[in-house]
Amino acid sequence: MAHARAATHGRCHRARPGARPSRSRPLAERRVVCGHASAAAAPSAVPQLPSPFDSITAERGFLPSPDPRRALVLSRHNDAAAAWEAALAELPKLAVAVQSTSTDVVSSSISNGGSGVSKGVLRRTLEALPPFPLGQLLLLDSAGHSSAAPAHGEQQQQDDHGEELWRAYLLLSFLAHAYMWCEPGPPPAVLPAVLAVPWARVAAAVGMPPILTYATYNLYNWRRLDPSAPVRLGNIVCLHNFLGGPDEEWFRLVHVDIEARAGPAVAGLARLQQAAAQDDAPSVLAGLRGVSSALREMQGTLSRMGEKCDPYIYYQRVRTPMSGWRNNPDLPQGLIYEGVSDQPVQLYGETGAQSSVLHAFDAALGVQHEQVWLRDYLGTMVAHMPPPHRAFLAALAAANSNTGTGTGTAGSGQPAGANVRTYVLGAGGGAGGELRDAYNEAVAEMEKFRSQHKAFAYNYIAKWAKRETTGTGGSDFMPALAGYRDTTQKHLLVPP
Ligand code: HEM
Repeated sequence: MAHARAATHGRCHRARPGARPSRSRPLAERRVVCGHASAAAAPSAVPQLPSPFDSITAERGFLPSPDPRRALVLSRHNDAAAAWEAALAELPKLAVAVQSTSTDVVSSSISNGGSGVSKGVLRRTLEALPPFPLGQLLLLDSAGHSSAAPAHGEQQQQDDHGEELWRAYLLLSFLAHAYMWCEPGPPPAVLPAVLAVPWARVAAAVGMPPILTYATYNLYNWRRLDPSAPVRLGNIVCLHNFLGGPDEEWFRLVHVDIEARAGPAVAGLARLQQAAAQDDAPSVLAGLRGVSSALREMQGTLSRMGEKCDPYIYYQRVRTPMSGWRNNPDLPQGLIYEGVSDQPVQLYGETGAQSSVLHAFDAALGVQHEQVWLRDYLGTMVAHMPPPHRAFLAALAAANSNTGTGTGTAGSGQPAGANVRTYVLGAGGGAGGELRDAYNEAVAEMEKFRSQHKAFAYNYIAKWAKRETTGTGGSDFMPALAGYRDTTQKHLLVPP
């Protein structure tokens, strides 16, 4: 029975001085205390490193804390790191330059055998970058093994290191995807070692796949104009763009705002499950109403997508750099990461399906997608989420199998949670009707969000596609999105 500590009032923290691990304590023993997630519930491959995603709070939901790092600290005194940061800052300019003149394009000699793959100023600039300063970033020991942690294990330094690694992961993800998708023509079948090797190493260090993810595209890619004001549209801008312009910027910021608005409900999910275990009907009601209210706000923000993100611009320009190399007809075999593996690797591209919010609501409301391909796709998306978010979802799912009351994960001291849907179904008379109404309202709001979202997917993608197309996340998206919506709707409880 996996369960852990819960945040009852919004903010929750990774254990800090007083509760923090001692200097000598191995990293593998560290516990993530966010929402009610325990790192112990995370997939076994997840490294136990400090991460800016360790805290899941009412103010921010799954957004990082502190605000995303804007540049590698290493770049202040390391010329190679500074060159990589400069290339990232220059991306939109390079991407425009490459398309401005056909004489800039050399249609040969790229690593996949020169099959019409262009090599303009963008690809040439990235290939000419100095070796990425992996050694300094990962702190290789004398045997060449990465400790992926500072030599002295003070908490602050470890936190800094987690942020530095995530910044490096974002930087490499943007540059690699620009290399792949921001020149005209077909993409190369091989990603050169100068990008592939550091990307694979840094991704492994943060427990993520070497591909652009929702976490780097959205969650770790914003700053506040007024640092004292909340994370909201009007007060946030992106740190980085591929091509730039309001459409790309706004598309991403809408996601960030939605994540923040989901925060109060997300941070209350552990408490909701505990209340079900304790037969605490008023708290179950409050938790369910919190989910409805967050979903209404999320719909409000989603409805603003068209204000600055035009469907045609999105289809033509914004979506391409998010693409991956799994179920993508442009790269049917996948991609070879030169210097990492001789075999092509297949990975899905960036997509909102990698946001943990709807996964968490599904888990807490007991919404199960019975169709295997739909369930499998969302399951695959979990591996593209930051490790603490995976742990959070695993803890929610584990609580669904609990029966009765008890305590959570050994040593957590927190009460166990239980399946909210089962509780509402069994509540019978008394609070039963009110609970059922509140549950149904939450399910109905989720169905509305999925319905509204499906309409966006049609208007922004399907409507323009001349041939059958997949989402940037590689799914056969129109039937998939209809399936998620319909399954949600089927979970409405019928009055006795
Ligand atoms: C113009 C706006 C949007 C478009 C065109 C769009 C497109 C898509 C597509 C095509 C998929 C299927 C997976 C794939 O990529 O292959 C998908 C899935 C998904 N997207 Fe979006 N999306 C948009 C905005 C958003 C926003 C703002 C969110 C909020 C977080 C979001 C959350 C999701 C979720 C949760 C899924 C998984 C399906 C589900 O659970 O219902 N999307 N999206």
